Amino acid sequence: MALLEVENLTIQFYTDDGVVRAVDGVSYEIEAGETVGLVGESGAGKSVASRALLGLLEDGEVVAGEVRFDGRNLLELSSARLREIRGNEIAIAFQDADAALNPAYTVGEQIAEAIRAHETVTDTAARERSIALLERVGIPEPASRYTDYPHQFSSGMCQRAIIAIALACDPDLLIVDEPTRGLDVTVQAQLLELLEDLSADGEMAIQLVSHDLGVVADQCERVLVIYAGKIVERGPVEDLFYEPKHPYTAGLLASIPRIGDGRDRLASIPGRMPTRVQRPTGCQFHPRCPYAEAVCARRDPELVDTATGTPVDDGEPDREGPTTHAAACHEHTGDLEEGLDYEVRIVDSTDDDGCGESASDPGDDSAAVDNPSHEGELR
Ligand SMILES: Nc1ncnc2c1ncn2[C@@H]1O[C@H](COP(=O)(O)OP(=O)(O)OP(=O)(O)O)[C@@H](O)[C@H]1O
Repeated sequence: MALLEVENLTIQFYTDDGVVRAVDGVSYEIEAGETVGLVGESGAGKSVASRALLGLLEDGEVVAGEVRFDGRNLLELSSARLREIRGNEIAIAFQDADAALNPAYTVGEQIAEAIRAHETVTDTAARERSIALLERVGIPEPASRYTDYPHQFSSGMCQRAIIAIALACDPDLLIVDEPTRGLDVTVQAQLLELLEDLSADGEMAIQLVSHDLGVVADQCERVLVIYAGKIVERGPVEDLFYEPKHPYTAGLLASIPRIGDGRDRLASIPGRMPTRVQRPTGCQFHPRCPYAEAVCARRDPELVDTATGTPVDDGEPDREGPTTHAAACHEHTGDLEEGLDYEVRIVDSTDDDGCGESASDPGDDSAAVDNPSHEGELR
């Protein structure tokens, strides 16, 4: 049994414009100590799905599905019981420092408070542990920083403090939502190093939510790519990175900034994600997909094992095993006549002439995953 098993999670919002299906039958699992990434453009449903695990949806409703954590269905627990689990066993570090940190209290007090909320400890012990946590997340001079207020922290230090609060009760699963958003490149790199350290000891599972496949590829063992509320591709990070099987994933790869190219983003996927009220027929990605054929507008493709074309997701979290490389594209059931015709070149960041290697020949460039620099082309 995996630590976290999400099965057919379906979440709706009821708006003046109609029903918005923000998360649509999402299933996945996370083993103890594993780091799994959820990636997709803004609005894909990553945050809503993550919040729902902990009963933190403000307006939305879970209309179907189960979330089993350590064997218990979280969606059936009372809010008091969920509060106990939140912070003790599962912690979430939100992207928004302004919302996550209270400006009226010192950073140290906020960490100590998180410790005290779940454990009876003396003030001295809470203080000592808070200082140790500040040190663990890489805050210099943690003892003197303990009495700083959030406004005295830089944005990168605020992100670290948020993670320290989340770590306060030694959770089994840490959900980190967009940890690098709004941070400059150097601070991003430092924060990613921190996450890598946290996952390296293998004791805590991490669900890392990001719009940036580069961030996720760097940190995670497995990746789930979400588009319009559905998982469109999933598998081990190297498989997705070197051989994306869904055109959307290939497009996300093309959006990863190249080190040293002086631009924030390469040309990304044209068009926008559909609004959830007016959904296209068939594959949700087909209006933006350069390879779409008639079948794509007619039928929504299932998530299938890309090697065999057999469905992997029939409501169970993972019938075929969580490491199966699966994608929801008609290509993999032989229904696409023209097929997919893209190439993803993996460019070594030290490779000045820009000559990359073909996706089909990852060779020995596993270092590229540690230090990703990609050039994806949708042709
Ligand atoms: N309060 C709400 N009312 C109505 N719809 C909502 C609400 N919150 C979220 N949604 C819908 O849920 C979808 C998914 O939102 P979510 O925040 O999970 O996306 P995301 O992938 O995490 O993107 P981001 O990185 O921008 O947070 C949105 O596109 C929106 O349609």
